[in-house]
Amino acid sequence: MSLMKEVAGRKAVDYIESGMVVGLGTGSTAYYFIDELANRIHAGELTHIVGVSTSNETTQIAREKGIQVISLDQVNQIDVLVDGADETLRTFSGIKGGGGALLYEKIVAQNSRKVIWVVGEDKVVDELGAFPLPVEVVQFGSWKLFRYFEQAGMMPSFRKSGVDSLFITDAGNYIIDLHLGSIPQPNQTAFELNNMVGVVDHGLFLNYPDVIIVGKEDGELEIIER
Ligand SMILES: O=C(CO)[C@H](O)[C@H](O)COP(=O)(O)O
Repeated sequence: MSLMKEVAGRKAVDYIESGMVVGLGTGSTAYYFIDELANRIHAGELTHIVGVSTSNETTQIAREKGIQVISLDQVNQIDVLVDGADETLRTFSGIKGGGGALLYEKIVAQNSRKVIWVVGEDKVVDELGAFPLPVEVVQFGSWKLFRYFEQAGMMPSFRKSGVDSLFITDAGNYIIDLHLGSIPQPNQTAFELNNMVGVVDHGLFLNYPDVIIVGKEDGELEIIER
């Protein structure tokens, strides 16, 4: 359990109003948001809440807690999405996908009126890239992409699930993590990855959140808003 994740995740429920369509993020910080959302629904403080999930794991957690979850295609728009991040700049860009849900997370974010990231203070950085950049790739030809990344000095590794098997995303793809160390030009890196055949998407979320809720080790909060 991490207090900084918990205070950030629970605080985000203050942005939710009755009747909203709520995007449910993935990961341990988003978990606290989902837990608090369920608490307020059961206490009758929030009514007519519908959730749209960013992963199969989150769908299961939310439903177990009694939150109604429907598919993205059943809603016009999501009012507020609350999600975690692996690294974030104070300038509203970051890396996501440590939990392997980056593709659905990005699709849900693009369909959300307001995006809130909930993070512990250790996730706030001055430069992106210390956290390995996840790249979601189709299975066919993925070793060719791996070799390309290797030759380009991008230090790739296939995401594993257990000892022997490769991690497979909810969309049925592989993830190649790029151990770049630093990403001095995130826009350029994103542009190059976006243009590679076989790459489905990547974990660079540039200019995404409207609000970043940062939980501190001592339980205090910092809220960074545009
Ligand atoms: O992008 C994600 C999953 O794909 C998560 O939001 C990210 O990995 C942060 O997770 P946590 O809150 O557990 O640290």
